[in-house]
Amino acid sequence: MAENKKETGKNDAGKEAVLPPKSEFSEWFNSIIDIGQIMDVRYPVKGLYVWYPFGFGIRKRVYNIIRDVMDNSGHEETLFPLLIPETEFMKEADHIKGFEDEVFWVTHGGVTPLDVRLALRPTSETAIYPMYQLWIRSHADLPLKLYQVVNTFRHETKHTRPLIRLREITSFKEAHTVHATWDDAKNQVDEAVGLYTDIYRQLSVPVLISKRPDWDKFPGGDYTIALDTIMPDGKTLQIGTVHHLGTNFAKTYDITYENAEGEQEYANQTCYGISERSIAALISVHGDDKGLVLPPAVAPIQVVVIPVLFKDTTEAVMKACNDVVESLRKTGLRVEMDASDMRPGAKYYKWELKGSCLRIEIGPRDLEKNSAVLVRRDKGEKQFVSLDGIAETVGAELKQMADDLYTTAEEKMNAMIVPCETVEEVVAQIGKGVATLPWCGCEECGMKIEEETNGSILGTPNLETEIKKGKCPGCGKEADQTVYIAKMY
Ligand SMILES: Nc1ncnc2c1ncn2[C@@H]1O[C@H](COS(=O)(=O)NC(=O)[C@@H](N)CS)[C@@H](O)[C@H]1O
Ligand SMILES: [Zn+2]
Repeated sequence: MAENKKETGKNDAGKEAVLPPKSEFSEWFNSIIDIGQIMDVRYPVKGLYVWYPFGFGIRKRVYNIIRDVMDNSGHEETLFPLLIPETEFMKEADHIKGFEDEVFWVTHGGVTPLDVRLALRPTSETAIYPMYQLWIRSHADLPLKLYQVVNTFRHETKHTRPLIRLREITSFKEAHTVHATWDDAKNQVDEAVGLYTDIYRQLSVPVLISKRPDWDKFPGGDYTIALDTIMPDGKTLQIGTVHHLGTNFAKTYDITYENAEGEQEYANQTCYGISERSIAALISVHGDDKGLVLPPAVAPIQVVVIPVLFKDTTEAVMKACNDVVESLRKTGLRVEMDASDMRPGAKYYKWELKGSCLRIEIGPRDLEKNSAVLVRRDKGEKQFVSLDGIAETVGAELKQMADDLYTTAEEKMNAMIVPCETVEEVVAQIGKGVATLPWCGCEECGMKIEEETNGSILGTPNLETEIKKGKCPGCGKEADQTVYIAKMY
């Protein structure tokens, strides 16, 4: 059924809700999704939501960045069918176990029952790999690096939320690559982690990279590297995953190639995915009490020009404002002018809520000095700039804003990662951020630590960070690994 009122951002009286403070993050997020015109949560199927055009404008630019990074790193975009026959879906045992509770099935064509049930893809390994089996013959066909941006369907039983946990994942970018050797696939995993880090740097979103523990890797995979970010409420959000599949799927789907010596070998594969959680992350990490704060690269409105009008100077001010709008648009910027008769304060509130990056105010006094007032959405302070060369000034300001958004978010994230030595210290830390803890690396201790801290092990740092010397809290042995623990979405 339609989400309850709280999720629609409307209060009980159904009146336009005012945005809660960001410190009440869960309510803030639900409200910004609605009054920030991102998604409409009232669609009458649980876990399915509708993109408002404004939110879709953000999605479009985020996925332009994702496609640009993928296309410029040897991948080709393609498109596979949505429906997967049960016969193919059920082939890879671990994969099935991991997804059997989440798959939506199509059982009828009209009133006619289908002789083979069709799965709505939860992810596309079982749609793609039977075709890879037909396409790949020789080592000369490798590496094969394809991706698609599609909707996928997972009957999530945990709490569904727009952008964070959907039953129809509307913006699922999945890459599926094929290589000759295990090491070639490992190199691809490392490259993919770098690509995802680049994508998130362009969204000014800092990421924590870790190798998921074996019990939390991708069903049917060898190992998983995950990118998480820390949300304002201290919980982590998994915003990208890269899986080394080894030859597991190649053996199941008989994907073999003739090597240079003329022998048949099983291929090694990887797959890696990003979803609209990328948008949940950028909205959550950068937003504030006044609403959206959007990185200029993805903001539907980068600059709003506001004329300060008095009767006798309206014409001159309007002309100056139009000239500024023109000169900015000529450089490709997305600019709006707000000459409405709303009070200035109401205008500021409206455009700040929508996350427009810069506000330019021009009034008669500014005109006398051939200047304008420029206010950056993330900083909020007034700058007086010359009208001469204003397009260059604005361009430089937006670039600086993207860098500052990243630096600020990275500092905030790093401050939320606290080294701990005991379970008690971890319990005090998680829920406010991420704890690191010495760990012997064995699953039994890992499960025990999760249980005693009521947290989740994100995994071990992917980079060779220094190992926190100390004893594993599970068994007391000298630890040779460090583990990240947090509450996860
Ligand atoms: N229900 C969901 N709603 C929104 N995003 C999701 C959901 N489930 C997973 N994701 C996102 O999709 C990413 C990839 O999903 S996954 O299961 O980890 N990996 C795969 O499906 C692999 N086939 C790589 S494409 C996850 O890292 C997570 O960020
Ligand atoms: Zn141990």
